[in-house]
Amino acid sequence: MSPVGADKHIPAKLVVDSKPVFEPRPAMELQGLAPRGVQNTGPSPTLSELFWRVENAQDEATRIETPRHQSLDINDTGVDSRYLPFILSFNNLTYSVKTRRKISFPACFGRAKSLGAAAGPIHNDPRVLNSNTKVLLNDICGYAREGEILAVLGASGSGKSTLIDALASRIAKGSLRGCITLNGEVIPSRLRKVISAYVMQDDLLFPMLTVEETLMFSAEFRLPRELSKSKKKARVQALIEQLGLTNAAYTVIGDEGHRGVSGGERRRVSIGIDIIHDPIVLFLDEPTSGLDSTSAFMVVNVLKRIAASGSIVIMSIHQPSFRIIGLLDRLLFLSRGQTVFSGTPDDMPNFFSEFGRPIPQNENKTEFALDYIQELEGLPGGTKSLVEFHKSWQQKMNHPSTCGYDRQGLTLKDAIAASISRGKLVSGATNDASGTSSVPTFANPFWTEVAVLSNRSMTNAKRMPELVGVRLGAVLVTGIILATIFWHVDNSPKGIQERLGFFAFAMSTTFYTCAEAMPVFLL
Ligand SMILES: Nc1ncnc2c1ncn2[C@@H]1O[C@H](COP(=O)(O)OP(=O)(O)OP(=O)(O)O)[C@@H](O)[C@H]1O
Repeated sequence: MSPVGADKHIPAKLVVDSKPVFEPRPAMELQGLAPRGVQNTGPSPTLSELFWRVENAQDEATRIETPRHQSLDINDTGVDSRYLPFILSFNNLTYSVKTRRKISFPACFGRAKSLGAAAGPIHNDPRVLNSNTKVLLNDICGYAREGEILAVLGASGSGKSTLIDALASRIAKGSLRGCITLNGEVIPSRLRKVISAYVMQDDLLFPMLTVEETLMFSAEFRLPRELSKSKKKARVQALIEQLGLTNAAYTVIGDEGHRGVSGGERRRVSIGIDIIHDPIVLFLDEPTSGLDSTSAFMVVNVLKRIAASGSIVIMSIHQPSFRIIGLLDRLLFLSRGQTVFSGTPDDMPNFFSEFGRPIPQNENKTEFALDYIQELEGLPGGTKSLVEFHKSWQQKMNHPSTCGYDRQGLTLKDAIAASISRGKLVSGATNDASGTSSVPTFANPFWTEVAVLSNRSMTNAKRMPELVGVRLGAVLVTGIILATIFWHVDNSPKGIQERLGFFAFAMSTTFYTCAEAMPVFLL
């Protein structure tokens, strides 16, 4: 097993059909994001490389030692020195849900009919198969490569989040049809969860923790406890630099009542806590929503950097700016759960002009496409013609799929193990003495997790004494009220009944108080 950051052997040309699967990473001009002492002239350093450098500076002796977290025993696979870039492919993804049948009464028939007529476009909606089945994703195909960003675009309600959830194994088992493969092999949803991370749309962070503390708690929670504290700290520092948060590292997150980091920085912290273990695949649901264009650009810039460190990044996005489009490698446009375009941003002008609707010069390509798709959705035929055209265009262009993927004799296990040897997937890997397949879902035992979560919650609470005071006051007042009701309970049968009532009352009050605090505790 090679040390983290060891030279990667990148094949000169790895070809999928007629297109190279992986091109050497271009040097990225990310001003202010490069770690100190790292020159920006060469290819962008990976997160593992950054980690390795920080680690080396601290402890030269550990340089050639293979860290424990880097060994993954998947049926005793040997780590291959060949480098195989990951390619995540999804084919014919179809997802439907049962909708509730509407109860209508004879007396309301007339009104129901008129409502149906007024609804108009609903009859256009190809998603509604019958009265109780709605197809949210319909035959979606595509792929995303390591080192690239795949952006899913579409109008509100087109199915972007549903697609991201489906790819990230976040929807009910059994209801999704089609296949999702990594390097041509079907990945079980459990393994997919282990090797990936999902960043939600909302920033659920503790307001009184600093950026560094937030990432450190995430490291304590997600990285194996065998990893020393100094290594976790080194990892957090490397991540802070990679996220471009060096200047905000010791600033609190903040909320409505406390000034803290900016919205863009907060979003990058949210991304950071989910990528602390350096996942192979990163899913993000609208990471730029609610941000101004500069902050949005910074966020996508960071994502580009994460992709360049050897990850696949798949995200949904609303109307990317001109500058952001320049960072996106592949686009997938959805309309009512169907694909209307998939390809590179450069493919778009050809695609739309061949369809008979050329994109005017100097117009934002994605804005044009989204407006045009919306226009079609309002017409009686909907986007059917565009969907059909896209299918024939894909065939004509002979766009690559994983069918022609040259795996160079490497299995997915080999590829994952090799990736871990380069420092990826810190939390998922352990040695299994039995030598059987072992990719644990959780990095730490339950009680370690509870201890970390409690520590985080208490650190936050200590810095909000007024909130703790109010909560304590509320509990005291409730206690006093209870005490006055059940004061001087005697030993008669009536008193015993009253004691039982007291316990039921006290237990339910405690339960509801805890249940209310639980989501905040776990976020
Ligand atoms: N469980 C469900 N039952 C019925 N319809 C659903 C269900 N989940 C999602 N939908 C519908 O599926 C469609 C796609 O939802 P989704 O959240 O994926 O859209 P989106 O493109 O991400 O939208 P937005 O950009 O507004 O977040 C919407 O019309 C939504 O109402």
